[in-house]
Amino acid sequence: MIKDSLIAVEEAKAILRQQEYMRKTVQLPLKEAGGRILATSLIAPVNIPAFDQSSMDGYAFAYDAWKTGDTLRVIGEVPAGRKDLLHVNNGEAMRVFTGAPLPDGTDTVIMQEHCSEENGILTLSPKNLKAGDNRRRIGTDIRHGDLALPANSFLNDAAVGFLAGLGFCTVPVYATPAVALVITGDELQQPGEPLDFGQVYEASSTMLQAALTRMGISQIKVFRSPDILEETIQVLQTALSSSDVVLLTGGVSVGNYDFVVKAAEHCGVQKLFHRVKQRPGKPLFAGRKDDQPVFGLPGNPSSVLTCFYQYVWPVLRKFSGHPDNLVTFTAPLSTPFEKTVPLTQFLKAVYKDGVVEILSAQESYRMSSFAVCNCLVELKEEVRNYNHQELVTIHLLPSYG
Ligand SMILES: Nc1nc2c(c(=O)[nH]1)N[C@H]1C(S)=C(S)[C@@H](COP(=O)(O)OP(=O)(O)OC[C@H]3O[C@@H](n4cnc5c(N)ncnc54)[C@H](O)[C@@H]3O)O[C@H]1N2
Ligand code: MOO
Repeated sequence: MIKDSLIAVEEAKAILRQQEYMRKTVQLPLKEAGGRILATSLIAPVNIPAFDQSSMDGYAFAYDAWKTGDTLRVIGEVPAGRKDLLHVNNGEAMRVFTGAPLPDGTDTVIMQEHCSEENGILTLSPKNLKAGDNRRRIGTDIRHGDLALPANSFLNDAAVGFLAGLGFCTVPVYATPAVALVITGDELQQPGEPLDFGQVYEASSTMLQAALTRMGISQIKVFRSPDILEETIQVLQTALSSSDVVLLTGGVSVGNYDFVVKAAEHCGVQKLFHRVKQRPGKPLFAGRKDDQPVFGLPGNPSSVLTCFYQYVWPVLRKFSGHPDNLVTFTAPLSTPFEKTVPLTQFLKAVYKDGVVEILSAQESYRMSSFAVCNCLVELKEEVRNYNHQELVTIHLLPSYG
């Protein structure tokens, strides 16, 4: 019998949070950088706006030189994109369009709806017009040399637009890690092949590739190993030498054919923890070799994915510069729930209209409930009974967060 050395979920998560890893950076074309984290601060290389410009279609003139009742002589027009700076004298106006450079000698634009032009003479009927109205001044959004975005900014769609507006073509972002999957199990058959008695279709590599791809991770290698220690060691060595992060599936429990922990030890992976007080995913293994996180995900596909979301996802996000976990909050239960084990339970559930419903089919060999859930409910190790409408912690799955 082995010593029962299970650790609590929070302890396991705290150990992982303490781990620091060297993060690589990469210069990406700006159009591919959405959703990434900026690796260094960016300084504005130009003013935005780059010149005083009109924010309306109308007429530009010098406000202080004009009195109510005066007409102005229209001397020409400036569309957006005109490259020469024209001059306007007092008593004159220039037809201008949105985004056009304001001519020298003007400071105000009257909207065309509030004036009329006939034979080059402009009659103004301003509505609360003040000096400087409808003018966008140079550098009022950001000045040349100012901080455009600090390091570690999340590049949302607007940030990409902001940087494009400043003229950036490429940006430095944290690289997403290269991930190696090591799929263990003699019983596994590839989908598309006939299934013999005793075999199961290998589901976890496809599932993890989908999850990793959704995270923007594109360097994914899949290795396979039979349940033989020497081969597991060999495959793990290859996986370690060709990736930043290694995820093994299966073979992490205590059976005679579970070699993942031994193989990890043999390959110099330092154990962070093995076995967590949770269901599913109790036999979870986490370790690191130098700067490489290594996870042994318990083989049942539902355990694989639960452990991936709870433990691997935050580590991968941290690698890519993201500080966050899954979106987590509390919601009332739609029905009472009785726990059967003194473990933290992660249960497939649907959160809708402010209420969370725990689904049936929770056993870790069953994927049918996982396939239709949008969150995992986390029930506490020490609590046995949950009442109707009792608040429980829910973790929204990444696609819903
Ligand atoms: N005596 C004990 N037995 C088990 C314990 C325990 O504490 N004591 N824990 C159980 C729990 S909980 C889990 S979870 C499993 C995890 O074991 P392994 O990581 O060694 O996983 P396997 O035995 O290799 O596989 C478990 C199950 O999942 C199927 N599987 C594995 N890989 C895939 C895949 N890529 N695609 C589809 N299905 C897969 C496999 O056929 C098994 O049915 O251990 C329990 N046992
Ligand atoms: O926890 Mo295991 O992951 O029940 O099947």
